[in-house]
Amino acid sequence: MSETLIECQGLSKRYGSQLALDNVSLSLSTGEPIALIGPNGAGKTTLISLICGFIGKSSGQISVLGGKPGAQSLSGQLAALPQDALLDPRLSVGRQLRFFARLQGMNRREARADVQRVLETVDLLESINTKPSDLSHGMRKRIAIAQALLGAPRLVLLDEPTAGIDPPNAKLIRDLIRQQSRDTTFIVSSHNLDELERLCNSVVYLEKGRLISSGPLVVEDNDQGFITLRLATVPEDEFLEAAAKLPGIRQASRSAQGDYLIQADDDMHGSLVLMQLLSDKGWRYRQISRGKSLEERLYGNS
Ligand SMILES: Nc1ncnc2c1ncn2[C@@H]1O[C@H](COP(=O)(O)OP(=O)(O)OP(=O)(O)O)[C@@H](O)[C@H]1O
Repeated sequence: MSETLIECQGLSKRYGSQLALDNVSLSLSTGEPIALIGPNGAGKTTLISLICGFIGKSSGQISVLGGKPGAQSLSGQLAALPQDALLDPRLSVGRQLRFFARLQGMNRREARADVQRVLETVDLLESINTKPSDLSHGMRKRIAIAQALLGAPRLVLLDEPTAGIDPPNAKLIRDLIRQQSRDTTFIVSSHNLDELERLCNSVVYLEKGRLISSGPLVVEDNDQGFITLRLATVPEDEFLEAAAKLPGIRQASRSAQGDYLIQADDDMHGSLVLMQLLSDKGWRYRQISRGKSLEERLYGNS
């Protein structure tokens, strides 16, 4: 059963004259991963730091799992992977993780077992005696995620978990988040909207410190009738002309993100006639989905 994870009322944070979070009120529940998005400087890292209790608020209210951020009662329940997680390059992975496990109050035996568990989870048990300086960037990131999973926290905040990571490692990290989501709620901040759309069920969108929207990431009512299509190399003009002539298709246009956005009387019927057109013409598609993409909803102008 889901329960309240984070509750903010009129939350603001100022750094000197800079208002980094401006009167944010939101309520998030435990469950599927939550996407935290917004342009550079929107206040994402500030919100994460406030949730973790790394910094104090300027005004308003915030509670995390029913407690005050940073409270002793939250110890072991919440973990964060900062944007630039740092591991000591000179100490072996196992030693560092055992140290963090001991800090959480585990005894030697528990720490050893838990380090083994989290390293198995991120598929890097073979690196237990390796120094971080001998690991790749992607592997170090996975070790940092292993660190965040120590003690099985109920909430894990991941700031840009796949930034600068190659596609196979990024996929491993996404799979890991999915697998762990049964027991842990993840809040994932990223600039990769495609990735967040595949991973998360709800989204918190900040802009210039203000909360613009917060809610489920499902097809919204005003998205009905829209189809998003990603094609392989197909002549753009020819496709747009042919699509606009199809029965039940009202409009076809190229979105700012390079996909096609098609408006149909009915999205099920519209998808079928589009698939038929692609098949008749021998045009290949990469992806077809109902509704607008997250990117189009946030930044598109249709
Ligand atoms: N320690 C600080 N001192 C002064 N200003 C800060 C500090 N940290 C953040 N800011 C400012 O607060 C605002 C929000 O920054 P924050 O790092 O929370 O944004 P962000 O959404 O995480 O951005 P990015 O996507 O670039 O990581 C920005 O204008 C930033 O310059």
